[in-house]
Amino acid sequence: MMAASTKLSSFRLPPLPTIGEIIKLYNLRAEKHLSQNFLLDLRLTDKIVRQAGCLRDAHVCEVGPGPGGLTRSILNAGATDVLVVEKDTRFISGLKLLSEAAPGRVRIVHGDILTYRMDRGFPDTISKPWDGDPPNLHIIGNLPFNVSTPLIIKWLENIANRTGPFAFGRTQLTLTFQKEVAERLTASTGSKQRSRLSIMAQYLCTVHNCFTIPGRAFVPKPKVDVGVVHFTPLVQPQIQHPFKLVEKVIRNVFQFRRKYCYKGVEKLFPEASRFELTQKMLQNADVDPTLRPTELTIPQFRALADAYAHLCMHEPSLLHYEFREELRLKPLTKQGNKPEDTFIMDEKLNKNKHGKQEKPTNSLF
Ligand SMILES: C[S@@+](CC[C@H](N)C(=O)[O-])C[C@H]1O[C@@H](n2cnc3c(N)ncnc32)[C@H](O)[C@@H]1O
Repeated sequence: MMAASTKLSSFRLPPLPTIGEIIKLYNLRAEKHLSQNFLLDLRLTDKIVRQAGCLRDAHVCEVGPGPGGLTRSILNAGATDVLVVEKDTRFISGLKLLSEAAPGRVRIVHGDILTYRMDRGFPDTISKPWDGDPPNLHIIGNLPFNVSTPLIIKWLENIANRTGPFAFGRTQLTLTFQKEVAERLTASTGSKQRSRLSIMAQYLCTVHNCFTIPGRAFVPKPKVDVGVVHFTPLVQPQIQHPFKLVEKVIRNVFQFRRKYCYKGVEKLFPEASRFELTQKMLQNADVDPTLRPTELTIPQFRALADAYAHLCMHEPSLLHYEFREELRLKPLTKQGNKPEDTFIMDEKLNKNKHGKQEKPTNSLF
């Protein structure tokens, strides 16, 4: 025990200017377009890093290190190879200071995390078989709000395909999101926050909403609170179809969040065969058409994806059909989407609480 704590203390950084001093020293005014909200309190950055688990001798990719508060906590936790990816040039000098204080332990990439090839950033020797323990590689980041959703979707696709950071195995992620997004990621069946993002994340990962950081802890203070979320990719995804197919089924089902789920399922099929194929798909999946999308469990989404894949096997052109594309080409008639309401249902139930016909939701997740 004694030896272990001595060893960890050897990872601690020498005295450095505080993060506040670094910000002043390099005149680092937060840039709104890069969603810059800094964490200056090292107890909070330590707490985020603890959610990742043991980082002794770990390889870490940190997204958007900025002035380096979270980076310091990662280094103090014992990571020996910290690759930081930062888009804003102004932070590079401060990060170099940190790299000098921890010789050989910090690699700085001046680039965009959305395009950075993380599969090339670490040695193959750290890889672990997919069905074994996760590799000693972690992705950690106080994410910029403006890229957090596209980034997690990209990484979920990488998990499904075992590419990018997941070419090394079941790499774990510890990331911050706007509180509302963190709640969606972890929302259970029937909850108000259940959304497309909940299913996408949970069919591929164990997702844990660790804790909430109040907005006032950041400089400058964002309008919202922030949630820290931890992801571990599952050995067996709960739905075993190509990511694009699963994403399409989930996206269509959630197209009308408050309506019966058959309304979204219908939109997977061209008008000519819509009624027949929707009925077939729901029957084969054994899913009650009058459940709302938020009430469906992941096994029910699995059954829907199975049934859809089966229909596509018999009619491959279905895979290319996109309702939104059809909408774009053919403007809706005056009656909104009524002509397509081929299932006979109580009309009132297709209306929102203001009595208006619900339009397909445009929000991504
Ligand atoms: C919310 S701040 C977090 C800064 C620091 N990690 C902290 O906790 O104080 C987000 C950081 O991500 C950087 N950033 C924004 N977009 C980025 C992108 N596409 N790729 C890499 N870094 C990005 C910003 O410049 C900023 O430093």
